[in-house]
Amino acid sequence: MKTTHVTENTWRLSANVTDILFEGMWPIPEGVSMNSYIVKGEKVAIIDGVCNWDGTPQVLFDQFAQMGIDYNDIDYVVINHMEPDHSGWLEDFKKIRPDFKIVTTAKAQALLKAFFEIDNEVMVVKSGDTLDLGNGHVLAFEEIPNVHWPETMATFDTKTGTLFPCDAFGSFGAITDSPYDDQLSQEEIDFFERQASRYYANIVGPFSGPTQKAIAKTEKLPVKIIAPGHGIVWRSNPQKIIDDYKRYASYSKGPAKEEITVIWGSMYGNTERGVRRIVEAIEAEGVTVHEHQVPQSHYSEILRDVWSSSGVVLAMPTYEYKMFAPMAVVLDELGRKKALNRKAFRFGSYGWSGGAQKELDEIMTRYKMNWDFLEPLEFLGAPKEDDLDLIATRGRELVACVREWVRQG
Ligand SMILES: Cc1cc2nc3c(=O)[nH]c(=O)nc-3n(C[C@H](O)[C@H](O)[C@H](O)COP(=O)(O)O)c2cc1C
Repeated sequence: MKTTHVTENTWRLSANVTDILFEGMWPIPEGVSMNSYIVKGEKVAIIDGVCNWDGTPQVLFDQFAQMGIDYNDIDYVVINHMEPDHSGWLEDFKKIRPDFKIVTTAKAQALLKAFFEIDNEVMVVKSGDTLDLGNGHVLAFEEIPNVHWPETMATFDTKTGTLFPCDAFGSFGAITDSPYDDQLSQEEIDFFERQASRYYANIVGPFSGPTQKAIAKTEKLPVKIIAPGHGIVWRSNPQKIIDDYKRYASYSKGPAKEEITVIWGSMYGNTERGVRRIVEAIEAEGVTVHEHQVPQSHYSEILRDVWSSSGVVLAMPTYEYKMFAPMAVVLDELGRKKALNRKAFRFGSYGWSGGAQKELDEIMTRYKMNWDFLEPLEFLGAPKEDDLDLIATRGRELVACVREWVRQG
């Protein structure tokens, strides 16, 4: 990739990865970028970096060379976040520049030793501290704990108004050599919005409270540019990604959008017949449905859609005295990721004892999910016409609940 100019004395360097599961579990068919930034005053700082997989640090080092930067020209390595997708390159960097000086939080200092055996000189910073690079570039630091690890901070260049928030305001999606919102078409911006919404639900969602605090801190700063650790740089309209993140964070408590996600699994088609009726009924009310069959849909996509939907339909039969197992896997993930406070309805078929509903209640309790369910419907064997009519009726009731909730805000 090419090094690109962000703003006065500031450059973006990046590496894309495409053929991995992010965090070892999230598919990224459209890839993800890891962004690093160089700010040059009289002194030179590099802010954030890349992972250490598959020779990726070399991609970064090649970009130093493009800029005519020698390793020894770097005065400060600013580490906003210690997760190895941003800090992994330090292992390689240490081999070529052993004495580099680090600027980071006290918590990150401990992690540096634990992850990479790095105990270089560290300038430990906390909220309100600054570092003067010269030529007016004063970096101000703000701790934003738990966005997304406890040690995380954001860096702000007071001269250019550029915020380097690392994981906050990030997105999935590989980037090109034109990674700025002012260079992208509306279609490309929409692409990154979809990527950001899945990134948020998969990675940041459980930390929505800390994210809201970080957004509040951001809004006190005269931010002109947002330069995150993943995804595009927001140079012409940083407010767009701030507003998107505000919405995503608010979805944690709900309401989210006036949309309904239908998650279903069925072995022999009995439950599925109800799915067809409820999807039809909801769509007839003019509400967007996101339909996911389990285990075919990955929980990454299900999580994205549940995160942005105010309503959820769960349809699954009983299987060995519990619920259809792939549904339990998905619900467990939704609980772990704190997809809380939804309007919901569940139905499904059973053969003799039932048991799916009991396990659903257990999962809801375990994760304190606080989903507000309409009366569930269980039917023996194949659904009768009355069952299907009732399922459609519940679909319309769910639409009414969702609409009322969204209207009240
Ligand atoms: C492997 C297996 C295990 C099942 N275990 C139970 C059970 O423990 N209790 C029960 O009431 N029904 C059980 N059933 C019956 C199903 O719930 C029933 O066949 C239902 O109609 C399946 O719905 P579907 O057609 O949507 O897959 C089981 C079915 C299968 C195939």
